[in-house]
Amino acid sequence: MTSYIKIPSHLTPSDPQGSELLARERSKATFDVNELTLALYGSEELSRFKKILKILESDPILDKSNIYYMGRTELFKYALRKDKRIIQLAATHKWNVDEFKIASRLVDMSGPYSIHQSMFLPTILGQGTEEQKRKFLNPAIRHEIIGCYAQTELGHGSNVQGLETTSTYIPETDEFEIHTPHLTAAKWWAGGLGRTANHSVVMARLITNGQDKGPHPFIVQIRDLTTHEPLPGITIGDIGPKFGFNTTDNGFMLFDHVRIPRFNMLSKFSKVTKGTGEYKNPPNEKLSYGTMVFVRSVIIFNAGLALARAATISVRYSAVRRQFVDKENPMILPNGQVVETAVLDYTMQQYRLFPVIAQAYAIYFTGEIITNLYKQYIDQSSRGDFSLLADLHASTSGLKSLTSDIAVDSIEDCRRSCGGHGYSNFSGFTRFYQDYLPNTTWEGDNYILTQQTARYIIHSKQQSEEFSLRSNESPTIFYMLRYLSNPSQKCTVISPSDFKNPEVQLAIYGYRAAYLIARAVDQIDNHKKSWNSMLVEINRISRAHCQYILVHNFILTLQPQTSDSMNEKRRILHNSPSLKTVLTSVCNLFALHTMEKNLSEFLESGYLSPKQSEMLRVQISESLNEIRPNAVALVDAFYLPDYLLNSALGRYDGKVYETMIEWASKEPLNGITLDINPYSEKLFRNDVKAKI
Ligand SMILES: CC/C=C\C/C=C\C/C=C\C/C=C\C/C=C\C/C=C\CCCCC(=O)SCCNC(=O)CCNC(=O)[C@H](O)C(C)(C)COP(=O)(O)OP(=O)(O)OC[C@H]1O[C@@H](n2cnc3c(N)ncnc32)[C@H](O)[C@@H]1OP(=O)(O)O
Ligand SMILES: Cc1cc2nc3c(=O)[nH]c(=O)nc-3n(C[C@H](O)[C@H](O)[C@H](O)COP(=O)(O)OP(=O)(O)OC[C@H]3O[C@@H](n4cnc5c(N)ncnc54)[C@H](O)[C@@H]3O)c2cc1C
Repeated sequence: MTSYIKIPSHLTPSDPQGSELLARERSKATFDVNELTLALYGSEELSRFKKILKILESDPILDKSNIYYMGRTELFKYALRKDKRIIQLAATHKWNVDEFKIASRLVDMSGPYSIHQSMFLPTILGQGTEEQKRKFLNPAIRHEIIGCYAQTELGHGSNVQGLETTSTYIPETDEFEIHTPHLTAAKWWAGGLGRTANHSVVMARLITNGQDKGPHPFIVQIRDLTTHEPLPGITIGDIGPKFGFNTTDNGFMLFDHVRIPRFNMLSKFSKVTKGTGEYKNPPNEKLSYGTMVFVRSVIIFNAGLALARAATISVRYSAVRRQFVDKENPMILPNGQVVETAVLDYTMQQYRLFPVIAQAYAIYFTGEIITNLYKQYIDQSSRGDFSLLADLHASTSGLKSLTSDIAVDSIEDCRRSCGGHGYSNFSGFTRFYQDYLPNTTWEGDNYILTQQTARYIIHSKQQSEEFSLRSNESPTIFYMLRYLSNPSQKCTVISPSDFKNPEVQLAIYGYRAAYLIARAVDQIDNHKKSWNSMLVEINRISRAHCQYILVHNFILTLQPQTSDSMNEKRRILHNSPSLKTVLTSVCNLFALHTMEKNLSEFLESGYLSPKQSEMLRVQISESLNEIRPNAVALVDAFYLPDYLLNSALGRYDGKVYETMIEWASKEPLNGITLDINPYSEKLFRNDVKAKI
């Protein structure tokens, strides 16, 4: 890349150098970073990750050095090139789906093919018959056809039952007719639809024999495979500039009585019979919503990695950035020189950043557990057993909502913790934050999804017989019986360190969730409160329940398990006392800081007393002290390479200032000739001049 300004090469940052400061931080760690990295990813995934990183870093098409200076059209073209390149590399190196996902994660830019991978393929895989998979999935995997997922409409997104696009069975020709009856039925937002996709999953109301069977998925070819023009009867366009996600062509689409073969209704679960139009019910009404459950589970896992990324940038930068001299405890170099204090040493900075590290670990571990639960569900459902679905839907809905909310808030907190440089694109926060933001809205708006979780829990509580039955089976609501059976219990904490006891933490979280649930049920059942009037409480219930799950899963991850049930990752963790010690501090910080942020609910239930809440704060401060020497090592352990971070502030080597000035010198604005004479007429084009 061209440098437009020559920077004098003899200048270096004042001592101590960033690399020295980070090295000093790393030497303070009480555990082996490589061991923790292995405990997070496992040796196989880590070696695949390293192998793929090497390929991507050295590929000129996937070079990221230019992207901070690009406008939308240029960025979109770059994103298309990089999507094509990943596909070519996948073919050359014979990457499997997991390796493809690693590459996409490292290249880190949504693109025109992203929804093809994340929703089009999984929908056909999950909802198509074997014959449909042969017809659509195989060419889609080979990228001979490119698809998108068109569910949301201009007038409806959250309310899937309210979708207006129709798909009417025509027995005479054995076809469906897809139609947009109103402007509000225009498909809107589908990623990849605007300029790229030639096929789409279209969610449309199935009408057969005059009966409306509600939304179902259909495969519709939308563009000509040779000319790439929209097919007759279909109007398509890009929806225009957005808050972020501008590397993807989100599109709109209108249908004017477009015919597709009956074969194109994805029919793994429900079918329409040839000629008679008879409708065969699915084994569970909501199976056509299956892709959403899958993507929500991925969003939970991704939230952990997004938090790790934000924490990596801000913790490393805070170790390098120095402001003021802390007179009571000055930073002294080996040569005796007193220098300004690293901002990471200020307790306020620690209070802002270390909980983000803790959130990253907590959500990462729950992400793994949810991914496994999803796999278990897929395995069982392939044998016709859908019993896990209700619980999976409830937990993925609430956790998707909670974890993406946490991530969005914390990414912004981390950005702000970097001061002025956090506002520069070179921080690595701008596009990362903008592109992360829609996770709180897509795949179900976060407030709407909490209603799904709360309703599942409330129903369980209302039907107490079924509740005790379910609570034995359900991995997510077993705690409630224990606390509801004895509502006058009190928290046993008598000194701050008692808060470190995992049993105490679980009891506090369990009691608070059970209390909120019981109160809401009382309002609904005995005071006849409407659902709408209870929405704020309902949101609280889902959050309380999901916070319990996060704490529970973290504690579970750290508890000894029988060696049989342990995989390689857990074995590494459990064989290393130093890893367990540091992660226990991280777990405590997560549980206690989250408690403090929601303190009023814990106090209100009467379980925790104001005196105990004072002790809680003392213990949080203690946990921050425990984490301080390990802060950099804990973010390093996530092994997020510079190629992914693309951040001047979060570089592994700490060369923050050298990178800032080098990247600034490449700003194209520095290279153009400007006429700054305010009276210059060159400013105006001739046609504009004529109007003046
Ligand atoms: C070969 C394969 C290969 C490769 C893949 C390679 C790479 C891919 C790799 C990774 C990528 C993966 C993921 C990517 C990560 C990020 C995502 C990137 C991009 C995403 C782009 C965004 C796309 C979209 O946004 S698509 C549109 C999404 N829209 C929504 O989410 C709408 C939200 N609304 C709803 O879901 C529903 O309307 C509702 C749930 C809110 C209400 O539904 P409804 O009114 O129908 O029902 P209710 O009356 O409320 O409930 C009735 C009962 O049904 C139960 N229920 C509801 N939903 C479900 C469900 N989904 N599952 C199961 N059960 C459900 C509900 O609980 C009620 O039950 P009850 O017992 O009767 O009480
Ligand atoms: C970047 C991006 C990419 C997307 N990609 C796709 C895609 O590929 N395919 C696709 O089909 N869709 C896609 N979407 C659409 C997305 O799934 C929807 O925007 C999302 O589901 C929210 O629906 P909505 O826009 O209708 O919000 P609305 O439901 O209109 O929400 C507006 C507000 O009303 C509130 N609200 C609504 N109903 C209730 C209620 N019952 N109770 C309480 N509050 C309520 C919500 O909380 C929210 O605050 C994408 C969206 C974005 C931003």
